[in-house]
Amino acid sequence: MLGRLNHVAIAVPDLAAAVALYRTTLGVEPSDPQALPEHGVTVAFVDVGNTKIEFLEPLGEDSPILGFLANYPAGGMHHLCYEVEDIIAARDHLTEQGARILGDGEPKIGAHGKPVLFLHPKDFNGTLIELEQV
Ligand SMILES: CC[C@@H](C(=O)O)C(=O)SCCNC(=O)CCNC(=O)[C@H](O)C(C)(C)COP(=O)(O)OP(=O)(O)OC[C@H]1O[C@@H](n2cnc3c(N)ncnc32)[C@H](O)[C@@H]1OP(=O)(O)O
Ligand SMILES: [Co+2]
Repeated sequence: MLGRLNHVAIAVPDLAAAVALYRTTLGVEPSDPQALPEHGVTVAFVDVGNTKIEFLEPLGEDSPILGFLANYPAGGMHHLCYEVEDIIAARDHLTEQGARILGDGEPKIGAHGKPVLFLHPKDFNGTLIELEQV
């Protein structure tokens, strides 16, 4: 069911500082920041060849990453995103297996303009998983 690792997300308190750090110390060119109010985050991506790094900064008072950053104020690894061919088939299979789909269970359009869903970290070894239909 799982395809490629699409991205590894890092939640940060200051997106501009995180992007500048990667640019100057690691010599990569992050994408321009993109505000996604529906997801409560502003994002920027770095393409590292075999996958991408997604930086997440909270956007708004209901941002889903505020709790995580309260636990890890300097930032930290937030989620893995796996590609799937059919997100509804994947969701229904995972639900049958007892995994919890976060939110209302319906895909939202993610940062790449494709449908995404999130799986509860407590059902996957303490790791938040995003699925993206490709
Ligand atoms: C840009 C769009 C999209 C893309 O296209 O790439 C994105 O990536 S958007 C990214 C941001 N959106 C989301 O993360 C949506 C899904 N997340 C959520 O719904 C919530 O963040 C959450 C996972 C339900 C956590 O909510 P929160 O309020 O912070 O905490 P809880 O108290 O409900 O947490 C329960 C439990 O889980 C632990 N936790 C929380 N976040 C993580 C995490 N990222 N990785 C691992 N574990 C996590 C939290 O510590 C709690 O544990 P206990 O204290 O042991 O109960
Ligand atoms: Co993501």
